[in-house]
Amino acid sequence: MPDPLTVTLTTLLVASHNAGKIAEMRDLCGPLGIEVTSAAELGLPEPEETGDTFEANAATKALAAARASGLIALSDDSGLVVDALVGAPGVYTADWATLPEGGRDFGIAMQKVEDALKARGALEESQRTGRFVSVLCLATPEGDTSFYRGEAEGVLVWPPRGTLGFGYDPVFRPDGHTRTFGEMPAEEKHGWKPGQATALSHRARAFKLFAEQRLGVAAT
Ligand SMILES: O=P(O)(O)OP(=O)(O)OP(=O)(O)OC[C@H]1O[C@@H](n2cnc3c(O)ncnc32)[C@H](O)[C@@H]1O
Ligand SMILES: [Mg+2]
Repeated sequence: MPDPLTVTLTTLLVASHNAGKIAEMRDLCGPLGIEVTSAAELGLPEPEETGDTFEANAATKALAAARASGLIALSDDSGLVVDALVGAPGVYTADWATLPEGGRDFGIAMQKVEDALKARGALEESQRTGRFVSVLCLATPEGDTSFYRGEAEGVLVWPPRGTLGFGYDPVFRPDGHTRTFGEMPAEEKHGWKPGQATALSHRARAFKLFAEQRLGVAAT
């Protein structure tokens, strides 16, 4: 009998309006033979993210998309957690980029993080540690939810380096690497496929857990 927790998916609805995230999910789903569509592509509304945890906001987004579409949906709530800033910007990472007139500017957002670090005198690498966090939530239209969390440890660098990736990638250098996420090709930042024992990015690590715990992919 198949594991009752295992779902078979040919198409996955990614409950996101962020083109960078959706592209990464599409890359992660490709080797599993799963097609990706997204809340953005289906024109689903963007729910308000009022929670104070990644899990709460991930649940809000996945449940809204699953209920609106009648499909199983996978959301990602993510952010940058900086130790010297006592966890900020955290769940408010997207808000730090939001402009008063609407839209987002990540150049300004990265500068705000840098200004906050400088204001606390955090100039040495050892004072500039943090992590990217990604919490994925799988939700059914009936309201069932399950969560998968991935984290990538690193340091905040200045000035920003690289034009690849999205969001705060140019200021985040993962531990054990000399380049920032913004300088890494897609495959290196978030690549993962079944049988691969490790993944680098927070999203790829969370996706690995999701694939192994819910899609019946053998754990490595
Ligand atoms: O809510 P959805 O529609 O999925 O898209 P969003 O961009 O609003 O996503 P979040 O609410 O989860 O906010 C996450 C923030 O963290 C940033 N972020 C998350 N993952 C990142 C990554 O891999 N690289 C760079 N920035 C990232 C991202 O740019 C957002 O500003
Ligand atoms: Mg959001």
